[in-house]
Amino acid sequence: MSTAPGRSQTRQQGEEAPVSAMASQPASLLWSVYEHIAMVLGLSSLAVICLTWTPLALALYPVLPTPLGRWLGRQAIMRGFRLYVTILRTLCACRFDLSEIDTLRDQGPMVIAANHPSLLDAVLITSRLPDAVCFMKAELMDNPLFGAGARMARYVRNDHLLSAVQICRRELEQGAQLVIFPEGTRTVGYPENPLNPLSRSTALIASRAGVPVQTLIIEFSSPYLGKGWPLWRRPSLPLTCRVRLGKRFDVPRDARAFTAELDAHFRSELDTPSTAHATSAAA
Ligand SMILES: CCCCCCCCCCCCCCCC(=O)OC[C@@H](O)COP(=O)(O)O
Repeated sequence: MSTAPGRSQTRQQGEEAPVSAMASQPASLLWSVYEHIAMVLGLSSLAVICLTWTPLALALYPVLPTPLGRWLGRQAIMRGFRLYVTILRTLCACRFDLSEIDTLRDQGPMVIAANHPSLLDAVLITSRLPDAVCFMKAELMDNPLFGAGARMARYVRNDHLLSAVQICRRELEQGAQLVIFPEGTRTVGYPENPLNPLSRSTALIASRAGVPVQTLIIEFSSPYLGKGWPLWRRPSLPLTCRVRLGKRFDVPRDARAFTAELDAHFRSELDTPSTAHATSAAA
């Protein structure tokens, strides 16, 4: 494997494939220019979509009755993020296999627990589910791009666990599907490290609401927008991601035992990479 001058032989954790690997992709310089353009296009289209909805959400939130506001807020996020995913697919050489998420749509209230390799995770999942409520980082709720839309959709902040458990229970009782990332933050060192330690919030919420936990296994071909990935750093394209159904656990009885089982399940699934991962290894 020949490498460009100044690039080390071994690939550091999270580092992109050496320039030479891109030689297999269409003319490498043109391709890396395209990767930059695609990145700017992708991030700016997300910003435009969120900034278009934010003033509307700010205006509607205080006036609409809660059930209508909640429904509209979640529809807007599903459709807004679906548009974003379509832009990534058509203009930014991204390949997403999200078809298995669709099978959950009419299956009623449940906790949907996924591993968290990238900032794109919640966007991909909520782009397929009409009644999804995210258990989200409080800081993100205070972010001008996301805050108004998240409040309108009655997303739940993660900074007060006791009240959050009650709010999640109420949303689940009304038929919602709660999306949660048991790692609490993006996976450090993905893909070499497949999973961070898990918090017990998933077990607490599911047991209190009396609902099952459906796991989702998310795999990316590169750690794009992963932990520590600079926002303006170009991705290695094509970017492939597959989200597949993992095990569905019954209502947790013991938070500690359940969390250990959940951890073991994610690790066994992530240690047997599916195609999405395989393609990157071959590249
Ligand atoms: C119509 C368009 C949509 C309008 C905007 C709606 C905003 C919805 C916000 C959805 C974000 C849900 C995120 C849930 C999970 C979460 O909170 O993840 C945090 C991590 O990722 C980042 O944390 P970290 O890795 O610790 O930096």
